[in-house]
Amino acid sequence: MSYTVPITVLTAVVAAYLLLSNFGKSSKGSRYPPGPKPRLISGNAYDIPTEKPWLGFANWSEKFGSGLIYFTIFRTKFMVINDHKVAFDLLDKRSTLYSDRPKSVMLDMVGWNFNMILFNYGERWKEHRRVMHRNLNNRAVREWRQLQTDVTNKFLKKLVLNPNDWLYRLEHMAGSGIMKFTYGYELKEKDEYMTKVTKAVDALTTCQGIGFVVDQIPILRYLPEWFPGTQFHQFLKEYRPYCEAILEGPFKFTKDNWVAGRAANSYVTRLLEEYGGSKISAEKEQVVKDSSAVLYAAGTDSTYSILSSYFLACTLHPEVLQKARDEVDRVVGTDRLPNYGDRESLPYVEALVKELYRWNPAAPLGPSHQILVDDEYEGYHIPAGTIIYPNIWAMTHNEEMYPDPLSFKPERFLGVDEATAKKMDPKNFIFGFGRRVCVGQYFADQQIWLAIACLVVTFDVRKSKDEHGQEITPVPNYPNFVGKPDPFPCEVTLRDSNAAKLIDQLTVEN
Ligand code: HEM
Repeated sequence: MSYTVPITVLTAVVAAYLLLSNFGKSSKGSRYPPGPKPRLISGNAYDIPTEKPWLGFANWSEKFGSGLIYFTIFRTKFMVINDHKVAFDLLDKRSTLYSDRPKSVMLDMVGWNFNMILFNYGERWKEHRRVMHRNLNNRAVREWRQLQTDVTNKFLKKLVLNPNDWLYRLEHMAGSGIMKFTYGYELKEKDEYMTKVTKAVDALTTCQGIGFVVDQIPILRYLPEWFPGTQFHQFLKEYRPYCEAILEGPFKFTKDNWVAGRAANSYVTRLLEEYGGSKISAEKEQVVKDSSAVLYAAGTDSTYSILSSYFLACTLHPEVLQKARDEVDRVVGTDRLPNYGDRESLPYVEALVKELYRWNPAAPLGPSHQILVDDEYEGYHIPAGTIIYPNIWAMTHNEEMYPDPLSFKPERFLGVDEATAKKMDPKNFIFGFGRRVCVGQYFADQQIWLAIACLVVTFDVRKSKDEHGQEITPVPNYPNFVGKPDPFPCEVTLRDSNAAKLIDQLTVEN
């Protein structure tokens, strides 16, 4: 069903609200960053690129000659940051000012209010962030290497059975690692939890995307269901159960097992114990439950977005797969699969992973930040409350840093001095900025590297052929806010009998 509000009702309500709320107060001569000229009431609502907005926003930088673009939608102020230096100057160096998130009444009402990604910058967010960081920081994730190796081994074994199912297998592997880490829960085939998260995430993207009028005028939440323009009630009824289910279900599973003394070591059991075991307070238990429920949704799609780009890159650039394979064969040999201890000895595989991060970043238009107080930057006034989108895609396609940015070239990261390599590393941008930088980045990077290093030496990926025997060259298309490519044809097969043997010898728990 459509949840858009009848346009006449919406326009009348919004216009009245804007007029009554002193729309367009003078900024007393302040100079905002450049951007498209706003209309009187709607601001730039009709100028916003609707498809792949990161591309349109990047073009605005050329048009207006600035890495920082300012615009409004009705009375809400926005900025897009297309330039990495501006992103570091503001979101990193001034991160105490720029680490808030915009509030959404709808997201709270639909049940996403446990999700720290959406929390305001304050004590509750800090506590959630602290507990996540303790278990997911650069050093802590080393402890989960065996878990990620098991998940990768299982993935390879399943892929042998049905190589054409590679997309689902990637999703299942990414999700399995996070569920085992978070809850000690073994994700089943087509586990209903996966569907529930998909629905809950649909709710999240819908709320952030179409912008329900109740977010502009929160008091409308009290209108009865029969009132025109209140389809949001229907939306809430449809989606709230999914958000509740992903919060409650797996936590109950782990807690019950923990109470019975048979829970596997996990993020949840560690926190329950840290917080006093059976004497844990209700408040602390809520922190454990809420913070754990975020991880699968935050980490699965983004991880397998990068992994699915690997299959696309191999289909389009067989020479890249060959070079990576030659390197692993030479360094590791053909008697075993690569492991984490090999990472530093495999510079081409490292460059391949970096290029995947850069080519199609998993979050092309990073989640928005919000500034808490007025600020000045290079002569521009940035008003308190401005919602800021880091355009990660624009940063990883900066022509100066990455010449010919649309091409897939792992070589761009090789043969450069240490300082340049550090500056160019796409991990500087693709995981976001400042205090809100991705808390799962090391876990994700560890999983992605191992999966790719193993895939390189075990499976061929090549173009499919049509009914006339002609190769089909897929055209990359990444339409969504989490950058998974549109489905594309390719042929995935086991490399050879040695690869079959190596995979067969791998051990998996069950
Ligand atoms: C390739 C994989 C991933 C990418 C590209 C990615 C990217 C991002 C980005 C861009 C942000 C927003 C940062 C900002 O606001 O500036 C973010 C936040 C976050 N990510 Fe990731 N992420 C990935 C994997 C993961 C994984 C595996 C987990 C959990 C296990 C995770 C958990 C989170 C959380 C909890 C936040 C919210 C941080 C906060 O608001 O304080 N992410 N991620």
